[in-house]
Amino acid sequence: MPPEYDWENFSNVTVKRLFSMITTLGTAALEDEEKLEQLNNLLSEMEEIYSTGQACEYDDPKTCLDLNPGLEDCMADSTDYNRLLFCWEGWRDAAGRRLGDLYSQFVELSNEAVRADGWNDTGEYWRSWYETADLQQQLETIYQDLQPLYQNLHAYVRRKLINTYGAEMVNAEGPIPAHLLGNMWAQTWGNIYKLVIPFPNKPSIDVTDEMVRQGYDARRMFNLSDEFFREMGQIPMPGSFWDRTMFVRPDDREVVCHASAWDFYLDNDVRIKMCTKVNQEDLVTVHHEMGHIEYFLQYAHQPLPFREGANPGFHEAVGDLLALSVSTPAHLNKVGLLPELVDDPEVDINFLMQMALEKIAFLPFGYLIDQWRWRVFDGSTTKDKYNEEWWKLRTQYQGIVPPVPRNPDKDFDAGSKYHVPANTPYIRYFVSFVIQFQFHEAMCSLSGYTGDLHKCDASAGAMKDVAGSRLAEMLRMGKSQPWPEAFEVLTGDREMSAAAILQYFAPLIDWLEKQNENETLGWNNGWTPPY
Ligand SMILES: C[C@H](NC(=O)O)C(=O)O
Ligand SMILES: [Zn+2]
Repeated sequence: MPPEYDWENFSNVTVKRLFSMITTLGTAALEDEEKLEQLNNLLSEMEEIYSTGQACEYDDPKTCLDLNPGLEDCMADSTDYNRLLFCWEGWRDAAGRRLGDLYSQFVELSNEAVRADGWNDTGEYWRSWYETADLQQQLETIYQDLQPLYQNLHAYVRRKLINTYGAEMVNAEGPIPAHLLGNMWAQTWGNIYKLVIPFPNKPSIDVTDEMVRQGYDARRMFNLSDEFFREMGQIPMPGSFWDRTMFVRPDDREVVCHASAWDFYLDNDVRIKMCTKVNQEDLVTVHHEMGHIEYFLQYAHQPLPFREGANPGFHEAVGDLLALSVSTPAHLNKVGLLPELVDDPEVDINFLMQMALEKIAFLPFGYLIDQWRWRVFDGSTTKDKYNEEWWKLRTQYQGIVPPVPRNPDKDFDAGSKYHVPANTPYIRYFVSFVIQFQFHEAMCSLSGYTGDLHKCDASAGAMKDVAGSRLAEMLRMGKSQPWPEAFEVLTGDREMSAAAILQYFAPLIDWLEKQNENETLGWNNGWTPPY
C-alpha cells in the first residue's frame, strides 16, 4: 500500500523526523494478534518469575530470602565465602534457571515482530535509536581507551581480596570469583570499599552511617535530591509526584523492586517506583531516577515522538550527572552529611577509589550485556550456547569467573540480571557512564569552576545558573534532533569521548599504577577457584 504521505521527500526536517518516528513501530509491527499476545505474556511471565524469586536454605521457608532486600544485602555485607556463594547460587537457581526456555521463545517472537517493521533483528532495531552508523565501532574504541584503568582497578582489588579470602580462593594472576565483589552481578563494587580502602585511618567519606544517625528516611532522601535539582535551576517535582511515587517496598503485595521512573504523558503525571534503603548507594539511585523524571518534565511540551532522550544514554546520564556534584565531600559536608571536610590528598584518593568502585568497575559490565544480547538476537549465539557465551564475555571483559561450575543445559545466568527478563536494553548505561563525565566537565566549566574535575560541585560555581540553564536547554530538546545537536548545546562537542572520565580519575590512575608495580595486569581466563 503506497504511503498516504510522501513524507520521505518532505522539505521540513522536523515534520519529516516526526513521520519517520511515527512510522517506526518496533515490536508493535507484529500483525498476528495471537503472537503479539504471546510475546507480551512471555514478558509478564518472566517479570513475575524475576520479582518473586527467592533463595531458601534446605527448603526451610523461614529462611527464604527475596532478592531485595535479603539477597542483595547478603552480597553487600557478608565477607563469608560460602555464605556469599549460597546467596549468589541461590538467586541464579531461583531466577535464571527458570527463565531460559521462556527467554529463547521471547527472542524468536521479538525478532519476528521487528522484522515485520523492516529490521533484521531486535538488536539492530535497538541500535537504530542512536542514529549512529558506526555505533559499535565507536563504543569499542571508547572501551579500549578505558580498559587500562579498569585493569589497574581490577589488579588492585584482586590483591585486596587475596588478603581477605586467601590466595587459594583468589589467584594473583587469575580472574576474580564473581561472588566476592559486593554485588549480585559484580557490576559495581562500592560495597567492598571497606575491604579495599587505600587509607583506612582517614576520616570516613561514606555517609550511610550519618544518614541513619540523622534519622533519614526515603522521603527525606527524595527531598534532598529535589532540592538539588531546584538549586541547579531545573523543574521541581510536581505535587502529584509526591502523592503517587512508591518510595519503599510495600508490605502488602509483591512488587518489582528494581528502581524505575515512569512518564504517564498526561498532566505532568510522573512517578518513581523504588524500594529505597537508607544508604549512600540508594541516595545516588534516587538522583538517578529523579534525573529521568526531570527529563520527562523538561521535554513534556514536545510532540509525543520527541518525548524521549536524545539517545537512551542521555536519559540514564541526567541523574548521575547531578549526583557527581552531590557526591563530592564538599557538597555532602554542605548538606550536613559529612561532619568534617579535610583537604588531604589521601582522602582524595579514598574518595576517588569509592567513585571508581561505582563508575570504573561498571564499564565492562555495562558494555558486555548487549554484546551478548545482540548476538542472541542476530542468531550467532544459539540457545545451547547462551550460558557459555555469557561467561566467556564476563571473563573476557570483567575478569571474573563463576565460583561454582555452570550447567550449560540448566543455568541461564543472564536471566538473573533484571534487564534481560525485563527486556530493557543495556548499552545505554555504558554510554551514560561515559557521557555523564563529559556533561559534568561542561557543567563545571560553565559554572565557573576551575579546580580538579573530581572535586567539582557545579552548584557551588558562581555561574551555576548558566550551567543549569544550558542543561535545561539540552533536556528540553528531547529527541527533536539527532543527539549530537543536543550534545553540542551543553558540551560544545559532538562526539562521545573517554577523555573526561579519564581526566576525572587521573589522580587515582597514577596512584594505582604505583600500587600495581608488582602486579599482573589482566588475568588468564583459564583459572577457576577450588569448587
Ligand atoms: C545500571 C543499571 N541502572 C538502572 O537499571 O537504573 C542497573 O541497575 O543495572
Ligand atoms: Zn535509569
